[in-house]
Amino acid sequence: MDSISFFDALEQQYKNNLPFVVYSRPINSIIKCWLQEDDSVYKSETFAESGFLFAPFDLKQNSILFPKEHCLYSEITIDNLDVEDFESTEILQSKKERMQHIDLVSKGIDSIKNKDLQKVVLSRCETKSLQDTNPLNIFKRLFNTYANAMVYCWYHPKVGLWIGATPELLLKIEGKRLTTISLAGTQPYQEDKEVSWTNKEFEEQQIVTDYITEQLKPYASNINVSEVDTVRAGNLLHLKTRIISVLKDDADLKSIIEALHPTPAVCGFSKAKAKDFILNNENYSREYYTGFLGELNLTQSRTRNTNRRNVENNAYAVVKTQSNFYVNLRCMQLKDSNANIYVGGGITKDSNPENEWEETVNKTGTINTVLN
Ligand SMILES: C=C(O[C@H]1C=CC=C(C(=O)O)[C@@H]1O)C(=O)O
Repeated sequence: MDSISFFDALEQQYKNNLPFVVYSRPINSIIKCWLQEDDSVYKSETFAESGFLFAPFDLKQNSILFPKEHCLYSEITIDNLDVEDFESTEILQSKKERMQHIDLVSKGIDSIKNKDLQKVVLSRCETKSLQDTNPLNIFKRLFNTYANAMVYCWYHPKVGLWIGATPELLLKIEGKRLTTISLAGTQPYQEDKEVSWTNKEFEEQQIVTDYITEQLKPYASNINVSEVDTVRAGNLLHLKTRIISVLKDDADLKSIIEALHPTPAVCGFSKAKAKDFILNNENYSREYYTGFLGELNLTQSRTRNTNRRNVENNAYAVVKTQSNFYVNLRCMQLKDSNANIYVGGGITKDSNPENEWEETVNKTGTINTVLN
């Protein structure tokens, strides 16, 4: 299939008000799509199904599934997509929103100082009115701009339309191998500038790494934690640690998801207290922002020997089950020709409210670069 017919099918699906997802994983020129054949809202409760999952921040809300058996799947391989020229327009920051966020962060810092919490991730929603409201054009621009991100456009007529370019893997399971990352700490990327991090950022990222390794222990062995690295995500830099482990035989996906999600990269520590703080103090509902999305229990068959004449060896084809979930960050929801852009940051005892506001402004830049 070529890219024109691939995107024509998506345009048609959108026109017909039918659910779809189109996405590309990082460092990957494969773009995949799932077109659901009807507009039912299928939910995943056990995470034992197979298909494409779209899960909220608060798992008490619905995790939406595009079930494999109700979808048409296709993919293309391409490095760059044709899309009309455009110029992004700046978002004008409102004083009121700035003050609101600064107040929220100050409240978070107070709570940390009162020893209720060690870290809390606080966020807000910025609205921009759009001229070009075609979600597939926005997706194409994201794909062309962010090779290092998982870029996606997800639509369900009864749920909403979400678009994003996330740098954060929640987990990847291939057979028994589980890979995850700890990502936190942010600064703007500046060419030719030597990167240095403060203790505040090292601490907020270490909290994520410690939490993940601790939470994995009941389900995985041989937990291998890499050195901390600086990674670039568009106009930003983050601290990242890679964590690889081997799943125990009785580990099930639902328990692993509930153990990890939401990590302190998007919620805080302790998890229960941070989540309470967020649900009681943020001035809006996160819905699917800081939730996760991706492929759920897909089987992949790989032959050990690619020589087709070697029939005997082909009998030993390895069938592996794969899941890949990305945290829904640097994302927006498209509603009535407005982009609702979601941005947040990790707060610790050393946070400065003004800097935290600036960080959220910088984070809007990821998605705003492709909006006009
Ligand atoms: C919560 C967000 O980012 C998380 C991921 C990387 C760095 C973060 C930080 O520095 O605060 C956040 O933990 C967001 O982009 O909205």
